[in-house]
Amino acid sequence: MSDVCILGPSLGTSQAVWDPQAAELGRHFRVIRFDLPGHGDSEATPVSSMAGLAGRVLALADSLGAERFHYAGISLGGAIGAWLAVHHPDRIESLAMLCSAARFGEPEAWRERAALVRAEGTAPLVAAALGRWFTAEGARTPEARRMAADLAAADPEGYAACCDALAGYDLRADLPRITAPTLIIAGRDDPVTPPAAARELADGIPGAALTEIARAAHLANLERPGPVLAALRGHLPAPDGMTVRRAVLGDEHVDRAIANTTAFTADFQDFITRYAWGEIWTRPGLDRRTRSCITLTALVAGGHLEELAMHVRAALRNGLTPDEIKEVLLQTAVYCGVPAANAAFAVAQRTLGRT
Ligand SMILES: O=C(O)CC1=CCC(=O)O1
Repeated sequence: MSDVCILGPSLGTSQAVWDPQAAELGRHFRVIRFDLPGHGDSEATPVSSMAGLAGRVLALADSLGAERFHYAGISLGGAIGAWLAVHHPDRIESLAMLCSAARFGEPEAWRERAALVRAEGTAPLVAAALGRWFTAEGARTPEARRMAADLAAADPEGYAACCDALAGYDLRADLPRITAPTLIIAGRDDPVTPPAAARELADGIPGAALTEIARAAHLANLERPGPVLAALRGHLPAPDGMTVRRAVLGDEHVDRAIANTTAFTADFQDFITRYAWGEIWTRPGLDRRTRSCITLTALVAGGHLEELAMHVRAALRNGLTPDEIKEVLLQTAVYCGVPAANAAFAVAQRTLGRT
């Protein structure tokens, strides 16, 4: 089973804040997102301490059977992760804190915000929040409109309780206790948790890495999805070749290949696992469906019919339908020649007939 990676949102947003990264991370991890109490789809039961918010994450991990998990969180979501890394180091495999801090300004400001929201709801916060969350350019995007809608829809008591949790949060003295491999990401134009707050985290957490994202405010992962995803990918463990080989070719095939390995072929088996599967099939730049289309075409071009049968099965596993495989082979008839495609159709037909 894949490693679990839990993604925590920021105050006033919902789990949709992770939309730009979740699917890509989901290719290698079992990605689980959650909503803060009273936000998004979550029940409105208010939780007013960081320990309480962190307890919900642990309960979620328990429900998934995840003894240990990777955790990445934005702002308040990041603070929940840091709190867990301090108080439950045995549960946190790795930690990423995006646009977050060891302390979020003066507690009094959070108590005032909580009181305002309890009296008038979250609507009065929306305009100012967009100015903190996005650069002027970013505030005009559909993502900004989506986040504004999430904030306006948040339950006032749930939101206010999160403000109380922020008022009581100060992890500065505890940062050296964090042992999980940690990545800190800062938006260079973030007025809420500016790069200085990120440096305080990175200086305090042993071995932490720090990445600053240019042209991004507080919701840096929405404004600059690519650089944030790249930073997260560099931080999270890459899947090893054997894991990908098994995912694409299936356990039965790989177990047979391993069982048939001899002293003569062992180095070659090791080479393809590390090189083809560990170096190329794991690359993020193309999805596995596309890689299957390319591989089928290359095998037809080279006349590698035995390998083609294996990759027809792999293509199905990677999500291609028989009709799509047919389309790939039709296209090879144009570029590789009709006789090559003819032989490939015969192999594919036999293979598909057996699956
Ligand atoms: O509310 C804001 O604008 C920024 C913020 C602080 C903590 C959090 O999660 O978001």
